[in-house]
Amino acid sequence: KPRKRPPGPPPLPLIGNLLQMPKDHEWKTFSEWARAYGDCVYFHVLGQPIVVLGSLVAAHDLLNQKVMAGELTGFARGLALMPYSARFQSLRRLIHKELSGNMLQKYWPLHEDESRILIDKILLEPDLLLDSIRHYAGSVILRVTYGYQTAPRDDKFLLLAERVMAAFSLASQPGAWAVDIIPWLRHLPSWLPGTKFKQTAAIWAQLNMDVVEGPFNWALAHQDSALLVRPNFVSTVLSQSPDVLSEDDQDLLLWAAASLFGGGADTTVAALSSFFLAMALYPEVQAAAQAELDRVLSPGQLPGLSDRPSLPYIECLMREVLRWNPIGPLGLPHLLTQDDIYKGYHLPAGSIVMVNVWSILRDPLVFPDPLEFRPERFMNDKTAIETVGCIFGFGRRACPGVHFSEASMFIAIATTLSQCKISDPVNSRGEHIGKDVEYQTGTISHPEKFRCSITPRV
Ligand code: HEM
Repeated sequence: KPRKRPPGPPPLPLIGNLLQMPKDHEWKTFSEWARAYGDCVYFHVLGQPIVVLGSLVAAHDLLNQKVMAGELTGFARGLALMPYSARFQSLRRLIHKELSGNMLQKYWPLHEDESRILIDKILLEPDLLLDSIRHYAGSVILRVTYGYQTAPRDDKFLLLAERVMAAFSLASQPGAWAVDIIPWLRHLPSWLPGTKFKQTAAIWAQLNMDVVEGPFNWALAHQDSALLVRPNFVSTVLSQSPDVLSEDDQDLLLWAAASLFGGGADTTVAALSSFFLAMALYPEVQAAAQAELDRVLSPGQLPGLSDRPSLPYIECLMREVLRWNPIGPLGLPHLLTQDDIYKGYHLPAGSIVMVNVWSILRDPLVFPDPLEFRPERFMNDKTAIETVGCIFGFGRRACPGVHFSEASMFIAIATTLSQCKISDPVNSRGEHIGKDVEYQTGTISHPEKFRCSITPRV
């Protein structure tokens, strides 16, 4: 019997759907295709099968492994883009042990401390908001991972990490598939269109080892000093391991640390940028959150993570930040390792599988008026709460940093709202931003550049 593929846009001979592939914000085109063809859309680009899942149920059912950006950029030794294997399991175990359950609490003082540094910086130089957020996200992850305290400005490891993250975001875009699928594209001259990805890969390869080894070597060099008494991932693993780590173990630890670093920095920046923009656009939400803080905290008191259970509105607000602008609109691509049948359709092994998280989080049946920023929608709504969890991925590959990351975002949001008033958002041309907010394309989607007024609360 011929095998039936899921429905999708009609392909041309040989090149398949190459010409229909969107150049940017591909989640919007994929949503249109889902409307036309259903929640499991199939197409191919030059023979590479691609499946986009448009519903939570389909996503839970099908996901297995991810690939691609790893192969292209040399990121494959880090966890996020590594195929499932024994090494993957060891890495994941190392990270999970440190970032889950009771272990998380030991980082609370660090989160609180860094969020206070964040608001001091923001209030001092509100025009440098984005820089301060980047500094916050990078500092938290460098401290947690390596015990490294960043310099207030132009920190060498932060600068390096930012360049790598920018290269990664570009290199893992769908356009980059072209290079994976047609390897000879790598040899084209750089002035030809489509080859920027080749360059991105080259930039990444150059930066790769610096960013992976730089902070790690720093941590190793300081392991006998006070560093070991401060909580951080590298020192915990070192203190539990035999005196001398084998080369393999050391490599594992190095990449576990680098994976945390990679996973944690840019995602937090995108989420917190969305938070500031939302607060500037929705003063009534900001006021409601501040009223809750004022009720729970004594005058002059800064919030701590132990206050989290008493601040349900802020909790909903944080979830709404993750929903309103899904910072990973298509999650990370996965690879189907064996043939599968779904709803009677055949999905061939080797298919790239993506989930349209963006459209799931705008489903009006779960989130009425999805374009509006409305934290109340999460109040006592189990379905909404479960659905927004898809922003952290699925199954055995789901984000191991989820609880850590929520603590970091929560305290940054609560501390900011307790101290600052945020208003008057303008774009990079100085024009007032309405509610039709624009977002950048890429694996991690940031709001377009904006500024806003940030003043101390009186
Ligand atoms: C708002 C913040 C964050 C979001 C939305 C997010 C989302 C994600 C997503 C969608 C994945 C891929 C899951 C999949 O393939 O299905 C992932 C993987 C990962 N994340 Fe996060 N993440 C965030 C913060 C963090 C933080 C703070 C850390 C580290 C402390 C982290 C560490 C990782 C790692 C190591 C992986 C790779 C896991 C694997 O492939 O097994 N993430 N994250």
